[in-house]
Amino acid sequence: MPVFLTRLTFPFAVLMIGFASFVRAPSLINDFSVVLLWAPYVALPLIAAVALFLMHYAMMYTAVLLLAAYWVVQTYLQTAMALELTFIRYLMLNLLLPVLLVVIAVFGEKSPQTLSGKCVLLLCVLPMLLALSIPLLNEHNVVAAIPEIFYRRIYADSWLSLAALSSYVPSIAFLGAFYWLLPTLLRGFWVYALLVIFVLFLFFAEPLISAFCFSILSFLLLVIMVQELFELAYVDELTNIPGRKALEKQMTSLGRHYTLAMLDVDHFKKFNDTYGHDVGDQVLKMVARKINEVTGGGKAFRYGGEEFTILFPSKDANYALPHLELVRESIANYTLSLRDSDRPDDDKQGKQRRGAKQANGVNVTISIGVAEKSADLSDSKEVIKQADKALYKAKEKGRNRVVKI
Ligand SMILES: Nc1nc2c(ncn2[C@@H]2O[C@H](COP(=O)(O)OP(=O)(O)OP(=O)(O)O)[C@@H](O)[C@H]2O)c(=O)[nH]1
Repeated sequence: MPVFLTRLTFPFAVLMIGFASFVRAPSLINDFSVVLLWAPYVALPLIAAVALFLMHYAMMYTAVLLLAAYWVVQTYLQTAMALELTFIRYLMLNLLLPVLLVVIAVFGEKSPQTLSGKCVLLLCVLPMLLALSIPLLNEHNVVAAIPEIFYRRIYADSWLSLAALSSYVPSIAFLGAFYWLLPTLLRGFWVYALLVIFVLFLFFAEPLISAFCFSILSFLLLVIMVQELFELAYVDELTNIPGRKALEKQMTSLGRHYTLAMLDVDHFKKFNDTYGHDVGDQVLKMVARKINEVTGGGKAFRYGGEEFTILFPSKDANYALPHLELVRESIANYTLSLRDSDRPDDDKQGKQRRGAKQANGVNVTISIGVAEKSADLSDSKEVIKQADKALYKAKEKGRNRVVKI
């Protein structure tokens, strides 16, 4: 299944379970009403603070915007919608929230210390500022000047204005395309957040629906933050497989029997010197992908630089050898196609030339050293040392081979 779909599976399941319980078990929702009402006020500032600390500004702005919107909903929109000022605030939120999520998606990576970051932050609290100042605007007849089209509803039982669709539809399409281009968890969240907010305002008369929807969104954002924290700590940024810290952590929890293989790309320095660091990075990504496909229950890690590790928990070296051979072969037989190295920076010209000339291909090989944990090796550091020794032998014997110590 494509990544852009698998990444949405968990949040989709949470939303479906949430909505099913809202529709099917309203008494359950009632029992938890206090928790639901307060959860966004607790979770969203916490997420904003941790995201600021992690310099994940887009997540911080998202949490601030949701918090501001929730405050407006709880402070001003719990009275009859027929009251004009209530309706104006409701309309204002519907028009603003989709656009503001798009602003965060586009400019959200800017630090709040920069001018554009300050502007984004100001825009995130704009719903609050406008909600507070609407009585003042009303005195100056601004509210009376709102065209009649904004009062036209989607259907009789809903207060959602038809005009609000002009904000929701393009914003959802934009955020969907943004996610499809690069499916990160936060980008997926923005799409879900808009859909949930749309449903919330469509069925706004349902009791507790706003507390429920904002609690679900806060929960999802919290899960995404935890996942991103995990990736930051344990996943190697270039290759997207677990890094050395994850290996060290894993090795502390292993039993007495396991096999460890150290893998190293052959002549990688020469490769880098010939093709450049960027092509070297492409090769490391390809090697990591192939290593990650290891069979036999092996777990792949990037040890550092051009060195990788595969761990076979509870397995001896003889069991691991054929699986490692398969990895070695799959890398040796793979031709990585390169973009023309003298390709101009300009993309249009580049495309024209690519049509005229075939892309180049490169091949690399890897050497593998294998060691298994035995009674005479006291700890994991010793096993790594042994695997390193075996790797050295594999290099000495001519590379592109697996050697067991
Ligand atoms: N492109 C790229 N190069 C890296 C990265 N990390 C380490 N390297 C390069 O990997 C090369 C490692 O070279 P060496 O350790 O000398 O070994 P080698 O050339 O692979 O030779 P053998 O191991 O003896 O086959 C160095 O040129 C490093 O700059 C990285 O993240 N990206």
